[in-house]
Amino acid sequence: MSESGASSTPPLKDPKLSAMSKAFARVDLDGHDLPPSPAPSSPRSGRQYSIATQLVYSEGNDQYNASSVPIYQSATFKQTSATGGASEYDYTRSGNPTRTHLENHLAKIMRAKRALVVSSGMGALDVLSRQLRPGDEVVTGDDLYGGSHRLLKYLSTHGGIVVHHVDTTTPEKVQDVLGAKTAMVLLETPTNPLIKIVDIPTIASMAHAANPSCIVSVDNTMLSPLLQNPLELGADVVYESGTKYLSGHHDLMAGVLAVNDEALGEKLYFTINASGCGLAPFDCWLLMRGIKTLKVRMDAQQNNAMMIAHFLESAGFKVRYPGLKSHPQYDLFNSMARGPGAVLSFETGDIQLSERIVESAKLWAISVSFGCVNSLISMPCRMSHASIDAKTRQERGVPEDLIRLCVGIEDGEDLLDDLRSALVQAGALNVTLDGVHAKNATVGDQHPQEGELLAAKAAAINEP
Ligand SMILES: Cc1ncc(COP(=O)(O)O)c(C=O)c1O
Ligand SMILES: N[C@@H](CCSC[C@H](N)C(=O)O)C(=O)O
Repeated sequence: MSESGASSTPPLKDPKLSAMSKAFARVDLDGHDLPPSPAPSSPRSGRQYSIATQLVYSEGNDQYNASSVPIYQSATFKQTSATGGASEYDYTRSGNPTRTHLENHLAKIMRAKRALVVSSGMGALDVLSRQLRPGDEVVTGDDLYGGSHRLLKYLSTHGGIVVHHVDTTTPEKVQDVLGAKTAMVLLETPTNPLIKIVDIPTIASMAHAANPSCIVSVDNTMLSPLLQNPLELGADVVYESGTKYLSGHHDLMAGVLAVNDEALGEKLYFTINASGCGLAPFDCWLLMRGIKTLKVRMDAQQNNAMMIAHFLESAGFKVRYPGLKSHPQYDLFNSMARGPGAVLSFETGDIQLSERIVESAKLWAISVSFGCVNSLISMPCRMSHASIDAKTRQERGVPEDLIRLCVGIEDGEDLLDDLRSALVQAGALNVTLDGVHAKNATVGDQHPQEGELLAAKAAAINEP
């Protein structure tokens, strides 16, 4: 895995500068054209900061030089004259200094010209979908977060929008439904909950060829800007649930939208001001605080997730995780992302067995959502994706027994022991002298040495 963000220089227009930028990847030759930010992405000497630094480095124009952005908990701002004067703010629905600070910080780390923050991830998709008109067509995936599916379904039944759900992991299937009426392509990658990978650059260029004004949007919630920057892969809009990795502690709801097209940014802002869904000052402050630890959290979560994924696979479960070489789109994933994240899913072959596993775990909280510092376990068909009806889930191949794990920052061995105990207690593992094996093994032992090692540890731990 390369150092997060180290090579993500903004696109340069001049070919000479472009060649230079390849030679000096970390030098910000064009002075970067990102928006005015509470912290520039590069110091005056020109070397571009890596994302780890950008996440925490913030400057404000606070009169007392407060290190943490103040919370402007005020609905209104006094004007300097009856006509409004030159005041930047008048009313928090329209704008608030704490929100502006956060939005500028996010624009920088999302490699965008403008970022906007709203009250939830679904709020972000709602703002985006209000750019559509009756008769417009939307092309999206057949493995999609349940809430996104629900909103799109509502738009198709109440808003006259035609929604095509296709397998976006196969660009030819996307091509089949693209046309002049395609106003929006809405991609999620990795998909939730089947962890499938979508080729953003290929689909973005196909969509723009079919309709140059088509808005290609990517839900980047699973990876966060630390691991993937869809705007640099051809997307027009990237949106995320800030409730997840960006904030990291499940203590707030937030949604983020980011764009490079200023006109589109204005349209999104208009909708946010008109509908009143901008993020409240306290939540902006809390999200700003969470963002600063994104890298340390994600590094720890990924390390733990790799260990858990290897353990489950070596025990014989069918595991879906892009950090595993067995993932069918491992190379495609690594061509777009800088790390596999910390959400994985696996099958047990039996719904009741899955229920017993979920209920037997102790460290793993039974909870929807992901991206939090503590580890979560869930059954998507019963929980996060219950808003997709059972028939549709079946048509889309979402296994009812699927278990999703959202790996936290706890001690990896503790997490592994707790999961192993839950699997044994639920009757999902056979413990033999030569190790632990899934009762309904769905794959062969792909990492025998590691599997044996873990099995030996498991046997030792489970000895009375
Ligand atoms: C991939 C994905 N996108 C969007 C959302 C919506 O975010 P929020 O819950 O913040 O509204 C969620 C989860 O809720 C999600 O998993
Ligand atoms: N009851 C909620 C379920 C939220 S799921 C949250 C998250 N996206 C996940 O995938 O776990 C609803 O109806 O939206």
